[in-house]
Parts: sequence; C-alpha cells; structure tokens
Amino acid sequence: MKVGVADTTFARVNMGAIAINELKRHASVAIERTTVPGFKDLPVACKKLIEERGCDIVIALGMPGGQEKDKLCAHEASQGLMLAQLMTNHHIIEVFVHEDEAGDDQELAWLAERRTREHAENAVNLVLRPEVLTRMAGTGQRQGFKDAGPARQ
Ligand SMILES: Cc1nc2c(=O)[nH]c(=O)nc-2n(C[C@H](O)[C@H](O)[C@H](O)CO)c1C
Repeated sequence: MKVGVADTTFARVNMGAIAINELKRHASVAIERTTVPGFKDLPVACKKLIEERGCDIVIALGMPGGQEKDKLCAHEASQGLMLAQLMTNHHIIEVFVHEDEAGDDQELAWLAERRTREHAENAVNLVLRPEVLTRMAGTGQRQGFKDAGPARQ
C-alpha cells in the first residue's frame, strides 16, 4: 500500500509531518509526500500522487485562513478535491483545519494535530481495514474536537 501526503506552506502547522508520523504508527506503508503553496494547489497535486506516483489513497492537508475570501477559496479547493477523486476513482481524504475553529495558536496546533492523526488512521483503515470503519458506522465520530456520539431516542 502506498499513501500520498499532500500539504501546504500556507498552513501554520506542519500537518504533513504529523500525518506521516501517524501513518507509520498504524501500518507498514510506503509514503509519497508533496508540498504545495496553498490548498487550491492540492487537487492536481493529489491527482499526480495517484496517477504518477502510484498512491492508493491520498491525504490532502490544508488550512483555510479566517477571512471570507479564504472560506470561498476553501470551498473551491474542496470541490477540486472531489473532482480529483472522481477523475481518479481513488479516495482523497480532505483534512482542512480552519484557522477560526481555534481560539488561539495553542488550540490551533492541537486541533491540526488531532484532526490530522485521526484522518491518517481513517486513511489506513479505508484501504487496509474497511471493516474497522464499518464497525464504527453511526457512532458520531469527529476528527479533532470531541466525538458527537450516537443519537439516542
Ligand atoms: C485567499 C487564499 N486563501 C488561502 C487559504 O486560506 N489557505 C491556503 O492554503 N491557501 C490560500 N490561498 C492560496 C491558494 O490556495 C493558492 O496557493 C494560490 O492561489 C496559488 O495557486 C489563497 C489565495
């Protein structure tokens, strides 16, 4: 199995390094990494990781800033990532941590690390152990902040 890790220089946390560290904790996988300036550059970077570097799945790591134009661009980048998935028929796990989700730098660093680690584990499970995800169906998992948990009647 080969996992692609695509991250950005715009992000204020080294999310790529965290993802690689977490991937190695869960499986013996080959890893291909690429770093681009910002999240709008991620879709083609992910497509190239799949088509040219043979990745089975890619983790796309980005950090939208707090301004309105950043949020609009994040939506566009997200659509690009979905298109890249459909064009390649491979999963690209989008891990975006919005700067304004956190109250301060410390919480931003914590959130980026938690969300990245949890999604790195999801990526391994999606390809190698899909039954693990099926066992967690409907359990209200969240990546980063606390899980929502299952709804009760
Ligand atoms: C407005 C803007 N906001 C962000 C952002 O919040 N996060 C991010 O990663 N990148 C941003 N960028 C840069 C674009 O994603 C891209 O790198 C440039 O437009 C060059 O293609 C832009 C242009």
